[in-house]
Amino acid sequence: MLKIDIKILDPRLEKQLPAYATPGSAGLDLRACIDHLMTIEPGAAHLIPTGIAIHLADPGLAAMVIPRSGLGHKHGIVMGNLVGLIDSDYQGQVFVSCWNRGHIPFLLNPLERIAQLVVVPVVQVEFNVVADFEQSHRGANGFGSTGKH
Ligand SMILES: O=c1ccn([C@H]2C[C@H](O)[C@@H](COP(=O)(O)OP(=O)(O)OP(=O)(O)O)O2)c(=O)[nH]1
Repeated sequence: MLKIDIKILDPRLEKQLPAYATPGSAGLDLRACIDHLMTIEPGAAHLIPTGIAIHLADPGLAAMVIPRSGLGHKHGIVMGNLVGLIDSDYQGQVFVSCWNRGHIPFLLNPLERIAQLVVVPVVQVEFNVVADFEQSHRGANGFGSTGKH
């Protein structure tokens, strides 16, 4: 198993530490490290601190901040940037852009789980500039070119 350095910046999270090591869970739950109940109005996005910092260190890794399915589906709380990308050299606090894409205000409680973080491999590539590609079956067809069925 890969070991990733993590800093707990908000002491209130010390109690939650076991949640960062749940076997079989793909995502690390990210909590809203806010001091007071806050309202996210429909259409609004707020940058929420999570109280943690990670340092992936390896350029072959990245982390993605993605919605929790229940919050996203039932309450319309997703990421304002759709997916947050954490670079391998980033060492600052992880923030979550919480966007209420729903129609009613959402009440966010301190330490509530608002998103999840997954570590993913990133293939390091070098782009080779060419005038023409070797022909492929699809060519430049896309955006529904194969029809619906
Ligand atoms: O949801 C997110 C997205 C990004 N970040 C942090 C980690 C990431 O490494 C850094 C920069 O993100 P990105 O490169 O996507 O931001 P940018 O808008 O292109 O800014 P920059 O000029 O800082 O790269 O911000 C977060 O904490 N949460």
